[in-house]
Amino acid sequence: MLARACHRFVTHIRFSSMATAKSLPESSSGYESPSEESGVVTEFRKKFKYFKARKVEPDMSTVISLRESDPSRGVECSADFGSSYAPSADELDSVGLKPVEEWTCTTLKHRPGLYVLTDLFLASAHLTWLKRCLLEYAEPPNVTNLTAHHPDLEKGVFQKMANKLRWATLGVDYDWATKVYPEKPRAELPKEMKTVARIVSNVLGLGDMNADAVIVNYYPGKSTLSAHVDRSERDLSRPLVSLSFGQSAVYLTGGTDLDDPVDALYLQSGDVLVMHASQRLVYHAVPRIVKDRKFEGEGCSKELVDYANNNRINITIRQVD
Ligand SMILES: O=C(O)CCC(=O)C(=O)O
Ligand SMILES: [Fe+2]
Repeated sequence: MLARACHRFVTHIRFSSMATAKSLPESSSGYESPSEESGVVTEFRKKFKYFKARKVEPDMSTVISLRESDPSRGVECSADFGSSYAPSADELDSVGLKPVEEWTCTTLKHRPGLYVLTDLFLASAHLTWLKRCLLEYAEPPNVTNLTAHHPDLEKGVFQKMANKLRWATLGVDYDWATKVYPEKPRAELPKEMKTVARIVSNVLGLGDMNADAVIVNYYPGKSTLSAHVDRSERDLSRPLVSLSFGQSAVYLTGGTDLDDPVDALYLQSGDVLVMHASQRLVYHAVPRIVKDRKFEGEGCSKELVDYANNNRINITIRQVD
């Protein structure tokens, strides 16, 4: 009975298979799941509720900072990478990445396959990526949570409906209703996304990556992302490369079962989290956005800087086939 119920809670229910994009609540994050109401108290659910709570502030010292080694928790920060791959300075610069000599990678001993490359982007690149997410990636013909509800919304999603934006899909557009990626991409991914994924995967020694799908998640200050596993990609041997920009987040990573131990990680603007091998198919979630980053905009509109100072944006780069 418990196993059945758990299965219901965990089944990567982005939406029931009968749902159409139009019937989804407009402001919903794609991953929000009716399973939240299932009532089954799992280890993951307990941690999620703990960090989501607003009435009683969670103890943030239990969140792994990722900025320094902590042998007692199996946390190791190192500048030693598994490869001799050397991207050119021009290539790194074209996507706003720091020189590889300045990269630091944090791993957890008990999670082989999970990497967090901390503070990987040049200071000037954070707002550039945020700007792309808002002014380019959320624009038609890309699909967002607003597309089905506002078929007449032409250009200007950010200008007209920034506070309602929750997700955008690019490349092979993920179908939240069927949980299946179509066979053919609607469009090529923007070059900068393919380049970042290829560089990161190669430098970590995980092989080449030909990214073809992206989900951009937009998080206003009080929003969350429910527990889920990204298992719809057809080639699960490739890593999932996840970029964070804007405000910080508490990120939960568990196991393949919702009762497995869960770690809380602190993700900040410019961090790149990589899920590979045994960590590719674990439950993960974002129970809390932490507003602790202040951007000053040079050459950016006030609206964009305000957005960066109040929201988090995550870009998960995937290879479906
Ligand atoms: O926002 C994040 O850090 C995680 C996003 C995520 O898990 C996803 O898009 O599948
Ligand atoms: Fe995910």
